Amino acid sequence: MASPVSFPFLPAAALTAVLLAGLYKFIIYPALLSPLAKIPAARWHARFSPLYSYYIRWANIENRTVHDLHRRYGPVVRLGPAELSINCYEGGLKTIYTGGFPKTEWYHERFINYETDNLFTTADPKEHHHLKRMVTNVFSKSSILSSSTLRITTSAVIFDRLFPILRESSRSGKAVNIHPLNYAYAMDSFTGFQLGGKLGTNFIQNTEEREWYTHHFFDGRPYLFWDFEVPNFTRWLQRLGIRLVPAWCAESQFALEDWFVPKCDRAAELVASQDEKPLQTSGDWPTIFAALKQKFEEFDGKSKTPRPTDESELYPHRLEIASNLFDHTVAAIETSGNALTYLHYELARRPDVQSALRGELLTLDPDRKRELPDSKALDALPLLDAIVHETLRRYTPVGGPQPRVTPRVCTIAGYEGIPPGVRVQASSWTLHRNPEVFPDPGAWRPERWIGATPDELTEMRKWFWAFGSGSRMCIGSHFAMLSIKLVVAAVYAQFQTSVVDAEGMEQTDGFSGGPIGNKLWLQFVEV
Ligand code: HEM
Repeated sequence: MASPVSFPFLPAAALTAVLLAGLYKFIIYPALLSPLAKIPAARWHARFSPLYSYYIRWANIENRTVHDLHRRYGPVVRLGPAELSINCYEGGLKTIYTGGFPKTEWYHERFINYETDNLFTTADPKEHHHLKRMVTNVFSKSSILSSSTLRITTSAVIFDRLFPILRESSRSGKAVNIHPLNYAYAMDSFTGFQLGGKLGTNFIQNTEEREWYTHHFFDGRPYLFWDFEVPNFTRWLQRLGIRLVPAWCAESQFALEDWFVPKCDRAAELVASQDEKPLQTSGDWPTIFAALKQKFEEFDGKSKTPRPTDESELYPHRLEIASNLFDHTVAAIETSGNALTYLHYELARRPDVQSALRGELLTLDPDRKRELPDSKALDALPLLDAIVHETLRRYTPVGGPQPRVTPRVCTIAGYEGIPPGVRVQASSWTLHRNPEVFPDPGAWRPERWIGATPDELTEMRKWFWAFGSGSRMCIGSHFAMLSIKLVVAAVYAQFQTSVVDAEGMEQTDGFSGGPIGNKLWLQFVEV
């Protein structure tokens, strides 16, 4: 019988081959041979390890750090083995965002509601296009500027709810913490338009509900990194019994979802039971809800495949509508709220700009005590427009990176052969601090938008990125601009402001950012 042949060296050879392959794939290729290897790296180890980019996100220093990196290394920086940050228009913003590169999974992880995707979270370009077509019209500039519901509800929010508080400050000489009121205004004015005056929130007067909401909305922020940047790792640890994120974070999200969906259900009843005209006249027409519901119905009507009926649904697409509408409120409250706080902060320190603005507002000549100016005329005021633009530039509410993924081999900022699957991102935090476009970028100077030459203005508009750009640009930008302008016009036509306590106005890092002190105390004096 032949004795079995043994190859004692085989396991060692296999192990060596695996190690060499691993060395090549995970170190040599990404660090030296990949098309990304020529791009300046944030740290030497960022060429083959994602730990550096995780670290700056975990430590909440990403916006500032990436800004410093661009100042040091130029328009493109490698943050990880397959991750680039860009800070240029040609080959950067234009290629990635105007070019429609898809969003990363991060949006789905962080902004999904009711376990149902919405306009913000949908990555698939076709699905996104379909959803966007449903709301483009209702959020267009002409619809926003001519909406009677918007005027009626915003007018009630400003004159009936906010003004009594400001008048009391003027009468008593007591300061007002305007920051939570700005969140409240942003929410009330948006939900008034979205769901109509009757169903919209009243956070300005109902402090208990407002505080309940902000507690559930903000208190989980310190844990965002684990759930949304490293979700698989976090879930894996949880299966082993190690919880990095307390259970109440998920419960807060569910509580907010449960709070919101009955509002949609009531809007559905209203739309089904009453004519549009009288509700439009009273300001109670749920404008966004009705538009989205109607579009879903129209598309269902045209679809060749009948939609499966779900008995548990009170009306078709209930959770898709709720997911989108709830996401709109999330998008509205913090962004516009923070922008308003910084705008008040700067105006309160600049009496000269305040009086110039008041002079401009008086040219509109409405009955300033009870009536909002005409939206189109207001929108055309140059100083007011400059003040809002400069605030959104200097204190960009969404300053964090907007990650996308390369869909094919492409050229980024002059670097050719960038393969598909690379995370590429830009951030308004850095774009808005380009000194060649915005000289002395740290200064709040509305004049820069008025005194600029046409060429300078074109360049500034190219780099102004508060609402993003391309097909995933903010759908609510026209609403946000008008809503901010309406309240600023009403307030500064009637009140003078000065700072009482502005400690901690520095902006927090992260995707969206407000004052670290979470407050701004102002004195209001009626003029
Ligand atoms: C000053 C106020 C606002 C600012 C600065 C702002 C900023 C932005 C930015 C930068 C994006 C792009 C984000 C990304 O791609 O990562 C965005 C998207 C979006 N915003 Fe806003 N936003 C504001 C107000 C609003 C309002 C009032 C709404 C209400 C409808 C809204 C709804 C959305 C939606 C749905 C998207 C996703 C669009 C898409 O992916 O197609 N935003 N916003």
